[in-house]
Amino acid sequence: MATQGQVITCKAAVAWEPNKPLVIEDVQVAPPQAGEVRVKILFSALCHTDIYTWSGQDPEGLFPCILGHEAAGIVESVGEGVIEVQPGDHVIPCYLAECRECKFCKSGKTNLCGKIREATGAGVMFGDRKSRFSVNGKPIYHFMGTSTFSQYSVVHDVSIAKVDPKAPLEKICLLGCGVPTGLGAVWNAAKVEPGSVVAIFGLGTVGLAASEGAKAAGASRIIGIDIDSKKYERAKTFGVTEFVNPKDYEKPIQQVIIELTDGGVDYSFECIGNVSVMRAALECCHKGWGTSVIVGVAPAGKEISTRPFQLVTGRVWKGTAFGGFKTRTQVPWLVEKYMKKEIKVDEYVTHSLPFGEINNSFDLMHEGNCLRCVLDMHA
Ligand SMILES: NC(=O)c1ccc[n+]([C@@H]2O[C@H](COP(=O)([O-])OP(=O)(O)OC[C@H]3O[C@@H](n4cnc5c(N)ncnc54)[C@H](O)[C@@H]3O)[C@@H](O)[C@H]2O)c1
Ligand SMILES: N[C@@H](CCC(=O)N[C@@H](CSCO)C(=O)NCC(=O)O)C(=O)O
Ligand SMILES: [Zn+2]
Ligand SMILES: [Zn+2]
Repeated sequence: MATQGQVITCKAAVAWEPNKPLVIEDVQVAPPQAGEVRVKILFSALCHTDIYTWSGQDPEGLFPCILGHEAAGIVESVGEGVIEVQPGDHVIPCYLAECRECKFCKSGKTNLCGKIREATGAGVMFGDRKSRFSVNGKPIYHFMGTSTFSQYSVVHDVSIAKVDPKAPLEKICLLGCGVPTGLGAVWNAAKVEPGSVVAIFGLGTVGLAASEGAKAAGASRIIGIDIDSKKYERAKTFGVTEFVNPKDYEKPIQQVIIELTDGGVDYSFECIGNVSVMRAALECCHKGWGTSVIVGVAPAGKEISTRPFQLVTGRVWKGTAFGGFKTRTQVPWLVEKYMKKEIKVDEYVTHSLPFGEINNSFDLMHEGNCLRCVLDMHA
């Protein structure tokens, strides 16, 4: 039955309140309006940022909402004026837009796009500032402009990356967030050079992707730091050459790293979201040139600090969103790199579950051996 132009009723996991199990509801998904695309979401993974917002720590968190931002699917229908995708196209919905027209997009200096960010932060669509989701007439907020924990979602056309239809959607859904973030932190934000000494704090998906990126960039030493020593074995296969557990030392971890590296590392990456670790990551950088990149997302109200002298003496502190990749342009390129086996993706999928078990996947994400759990949205 043709669904174009019709309201679709499908299953979605609604977060009615912070910290309460998601509820699988029959959700009404309105047709896409001008500049919008309705996507049949086939596979969606969980990212720690979903858990962060669900737990109530995100200052932008709105409830009730439909979470999810690491997914892949097929275009079901498009709104007026949408020319770059059509029904049947395989796509990755992206939480960062790329309109190619705004001040940000034209700057050549950032992958952040200004066009729809305010609307996505407010949980609504840009065109009419309304939601396309409802349950029995009650509007449900969008999340990050993606809301992929729904069998159908409506996304802005500037946030849709059209990808190679031969690529397996159950794997490339990961290219919607965690893996590009780690790779891009190294390649785009830090621009790690061959021979560099690198420290990576946190060996989850983002930290492992940063390690993979650092190895590809020719780093000579990749020091992984994690409070769970079991992470080292797997991390070796992503390029980590040495491991340090802060719990094994009395002294501050930055001191340990400085001693291990004759004065500090060339580049460090915080892939946890802990502001004390962010400080350590900066302070373990080499005087004169060391650069530290913040990747982890810290809870509302947390702030970073260090002695300004750390920066006066040449260390650089910066951060990155989605690893600096431009979404519509570069996500298809990352998919091609995966198809050519130039980057890993399968290796990050440690668990798979049917959509109905989404609450179990939230629990799994807290288990040490889980990197990404991919939900089959129509199983
Ligand atoms: N900036 C972005 O664009 C972006 C994109 C995706 C994810 N993120 C954020 O990146 C962070 C990492 O994501 P992930 O999926 O890899 O998370 P994860 O939870 O899988 O990995 C974090 C790792 O840090 C370790 N850890 C925790 N506390 C530690 C400490 N004090 N010292 C050392 N290690 C510690 C954990 O054992 C774990 O291995 C999250 O905050 C997530 O929200 C940011
Ligand atoms: N809403 C949060 C910000 C969260 C945040 O920093 N998000 C990252 C992506 S995390 C993906 O897993 C990001 O890219 N931010 C850029 C943006 O949102 O425009 C808060 O307010 O603290
Ligand atoms: Zn994410
Ligand atoms: Zn833009």
